Amino acid sequence: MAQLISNMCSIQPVVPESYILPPERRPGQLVVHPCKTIPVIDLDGDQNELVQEIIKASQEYGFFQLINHGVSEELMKDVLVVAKEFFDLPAEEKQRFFSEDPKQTCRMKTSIDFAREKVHFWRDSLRHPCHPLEEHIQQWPENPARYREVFGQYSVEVRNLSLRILDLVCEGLVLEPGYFGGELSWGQKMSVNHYPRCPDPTLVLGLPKHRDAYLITLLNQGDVPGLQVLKDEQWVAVEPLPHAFVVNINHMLQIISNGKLKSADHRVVPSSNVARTTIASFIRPSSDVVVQPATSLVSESNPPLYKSFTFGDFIGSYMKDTLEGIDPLERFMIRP
Ligand SMILES: O=C(O)CCC(=O)C(=O)O
Ligand SMILES: [Fe+2]
Repeated sequence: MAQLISNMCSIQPVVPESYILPPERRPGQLVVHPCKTIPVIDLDGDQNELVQEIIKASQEYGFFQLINHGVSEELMKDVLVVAKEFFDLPAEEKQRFFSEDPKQTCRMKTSIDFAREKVHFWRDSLRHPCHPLEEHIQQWPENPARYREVFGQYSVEVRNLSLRILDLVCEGLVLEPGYFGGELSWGQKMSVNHYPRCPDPTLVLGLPKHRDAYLITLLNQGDVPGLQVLKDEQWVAVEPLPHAFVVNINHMLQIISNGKLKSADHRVVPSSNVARTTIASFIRPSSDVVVQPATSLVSESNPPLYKSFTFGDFIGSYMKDTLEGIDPLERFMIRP
């Protein structure tokens, strides 16, 4: 069985061989500066500007930070405290969530695809669906005792906020109101990520370069840096801002917008002196829904860049392609 990196590294003072990336994929000694230009959008700011600010950020960066978003500072902190308490539990307690059983939807995982990948990544994660809450909450951890209560409230608030942002995106793309409702935003998934302290962060990655598969991600990254975004072929750091969500455009939003909005490559570099815990919430389509460029956004002069396909088809090849360094959108592109 895969051993959790969070338990292993307390007894392992050096990076195990199976986590060391080949030299060309290592972060190395590269100094990555915080990016001062990733837009910071105030959801409570001038409402006339808001839609255009979100569209511009989604076109130019595929990433932005959101402040004054209505989720309380207390809840954002609390959910990270509970997440840390979970990862601090003894290995046996966490390992109950290791499972290949499809009926068990709340699962622990170490790295990405431990059994198949060539090199492992410096991350443990607990992943579970969250919407509708009553269908999933019974599978979530009972230890820490506040897990279900705090993550339950957080999931609902973050889903509502995500849908609000999608409505603003819908308005900005001039799509029919409610375009992203229904099957396109059918589900919500949470990935509770833990990147333990690493004896040598120049050799490993917490997460390799990837783009998120779904519609939109809202990340609560706490106050420990580590997230980097590829902008104009340079890695730039996404600075932790107090009480902000990091929002990023996913593959499906890039396709529906016919390439107008961009999903951006990102990765995570662990730290040598502090563990990093983050919580990513993804809004996802149902497996059967057909995804394609919105018909109102394509024309003779602006032909569709992507085929139409079911989300289930996409997600089936996404992980394999990402791990092999192939762009997962490639097989769904229409070549002129
Ligand atoms: O932990 C982070 O900073 C990013 C996590 C992430 O990119 C993901 O879960 O897809
Ligand atoms: Fe991601």
